[in-house]
Amino acid sequence: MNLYIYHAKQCDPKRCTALKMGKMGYAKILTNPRRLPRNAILLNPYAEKTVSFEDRDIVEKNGIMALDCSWKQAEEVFKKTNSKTQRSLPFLVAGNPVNYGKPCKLTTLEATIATLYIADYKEEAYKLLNGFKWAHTFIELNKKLLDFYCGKTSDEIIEFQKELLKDVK
Ligand SMILES: C[S@@+](CC[C@H](N)C(=O)[O-])C[C@H]1O[C@@H](n2cnc3c(N)ncnc32)[C@H](O)[C@@H]1O
Repeated sequence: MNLYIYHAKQCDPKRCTALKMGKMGYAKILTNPRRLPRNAILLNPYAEKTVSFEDRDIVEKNGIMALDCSWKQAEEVFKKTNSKTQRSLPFLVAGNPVNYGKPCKLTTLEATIATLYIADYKEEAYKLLNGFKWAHTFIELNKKLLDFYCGKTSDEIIEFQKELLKDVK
């Protein structure tokens, strides 16, 4: 599976999950914005369409790309992206020590794990847990949701999310 991460160098390198994914050989770290793979699925928290099982073939053929930047600058950074296929992740909560329990604010590692799981590449998703002490917490916290999303279409996931969040203001 091809995993790419554009690294915007806006983070604390000691805590950055992307750099560690690169070091562990899980993902290719890219720093030149002109050389990004345009056909990979770009994980964009602001994209309208969510990741779903329908993305399974694209994930296998073209891979997944995350954009590792600071959350403070993320909205601006994503406005400049022009990848063909951009996807947000459905409602999930972070299991990482920095944003533990916060909805949707996932690390690059968590976002990649979730995408693989939802597209039913569970074995590949579990392999990424190795080397990250806290990462199993992400799957444990979200297991029911991840199992529900896996196999659903993007429209089905959006409908479910609307129901889930309708009483939240
Ligand atoms: C903003 S960076 C923060 C990275 C963090 N410093 C780390 O060490 O992992 C996280 C990236 O993961 C992906 N991501 C995180 N949450 C997401 C979501 N809810 N939907 C889609 N992509 C998401 C995006 O590519 C996002 O830019």
